[in-house]
Amino acid sequence: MGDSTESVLRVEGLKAHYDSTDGFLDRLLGRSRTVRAVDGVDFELREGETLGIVGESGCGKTTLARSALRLIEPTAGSVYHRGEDLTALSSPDLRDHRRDLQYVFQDPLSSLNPRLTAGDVVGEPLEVHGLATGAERDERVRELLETVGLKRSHANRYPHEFSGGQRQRLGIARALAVDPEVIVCDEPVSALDASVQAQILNLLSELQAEFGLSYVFIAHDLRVIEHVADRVAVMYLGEFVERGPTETVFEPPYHPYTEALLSAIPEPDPQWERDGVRLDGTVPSPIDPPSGCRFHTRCPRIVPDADYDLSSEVWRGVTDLTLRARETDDAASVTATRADPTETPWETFDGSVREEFGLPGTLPDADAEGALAEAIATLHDGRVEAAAALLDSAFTSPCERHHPAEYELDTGHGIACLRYDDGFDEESETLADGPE
Ligand SMILES: Nc1ncnc2c1ncn2[C@@H]1O[C@H](COP(=O)(O)OP(=O)(O)OP(=O)(O)O)[C@@H](O)[C@H]1O
Repeated sequence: MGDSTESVLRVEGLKAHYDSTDGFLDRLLGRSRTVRAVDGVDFELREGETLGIVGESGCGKTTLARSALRLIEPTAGSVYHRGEDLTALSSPDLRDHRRDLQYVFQDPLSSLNPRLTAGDVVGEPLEVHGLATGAERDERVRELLETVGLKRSHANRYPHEFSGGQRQRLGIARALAVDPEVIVCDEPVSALDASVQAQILNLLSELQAEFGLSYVFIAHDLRVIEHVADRVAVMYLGEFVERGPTETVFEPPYHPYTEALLSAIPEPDPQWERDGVRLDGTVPSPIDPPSGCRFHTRCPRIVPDADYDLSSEVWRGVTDLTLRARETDDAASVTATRADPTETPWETFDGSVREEFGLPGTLPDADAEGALAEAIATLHDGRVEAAAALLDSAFTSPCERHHPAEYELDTGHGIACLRYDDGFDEESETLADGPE
């Protein structure tokens, strides 16, 4: 894939929020709910390269891609193409840029009229952009079908007559029709079988070499991204947590989220086990994202408070207990047994809390043990709110207090995690030259 470094698309401070205020009651009560799907993202796409964007479902990949092409309106930020800020252009001026910036969907035909033939699907953009009509259009469509590995005669077929892989080829032909510079491929192979996936990825790679295309390639599957991307950005809850050349981001992984994503991949070679960490739970809601580092509610390598001598693992358990106590007003639902603590002998309850959150019978730090024991005793009394307040005041991680700025580990390899920020002083909890 390409090695030129000129940028074809540059995104700065992009935000895309949705208003999900839910109906009459929310409006009556003046409650507004903002989904912060993309919350301040920068990237640059270089000529001829593939930039992979990876992250779990719901982290904002599609919203990022669509807002970067202004298929949905960004809330803030700029997107530069050929030096012009797309977010500032009126619709007619945007049209010209749209031709250069195409989008391939997971199922590109699902949004199209099923009564259109393949020829119409591929030919439509030629007409919309005034590039060809009549016999010239038909000939160009047939050429395009051949280019993507279909037959010229397929022009007369309807989308439902094609297999999943063939439909994706059609979607690619439609995007190619207008001779674009950039194609955003949004999960283009995630609905396909492994062997068909490989064929489509090979096709995209051949087309990239032949036409000098640049790709933004979105996937939740790291194996696909590892295979296709020159550079990768790892996205979590509306933000990039790590980015850089694919080989430096994945081998070895640095950010705990990248590490956890990699660990989740089943290893085909049983001789070689990834010595990884587990990623529990799902992405929290972007309506009210966690404070500080957004990953702190799940991070296996959360930074313990420097006042205590505790490992990350123990801190993870204490934080999970804190989060559970915060989100409920029923002491019985703090443990999975759902036994009423006030009806349970103290030792049994204490044991089940520690077991559930992976905590030892006695924490190795006496002060921490004192605070934890007091909180468990308060829970045992059924006073969950008071217990949550005790846990909150005793066990707040610096990761919860500080939003990590992107720190450049190496040339072009940035990571947003306090662990890697040289400027972060754990003792005083200050950042030398970044925002708190
Ligand atoms: N139109 C909308 N209105 C309100 N919220 C939305 C809308 N579209 C997406 N969201 C929310 O925005 C967040 C990001 O969604 P998005 O589809 O961009 O993520 P994604 O990483 O592409 O996920 P997936 O792979 O599942 O498509 C999610 O919490 C989603 O529920």
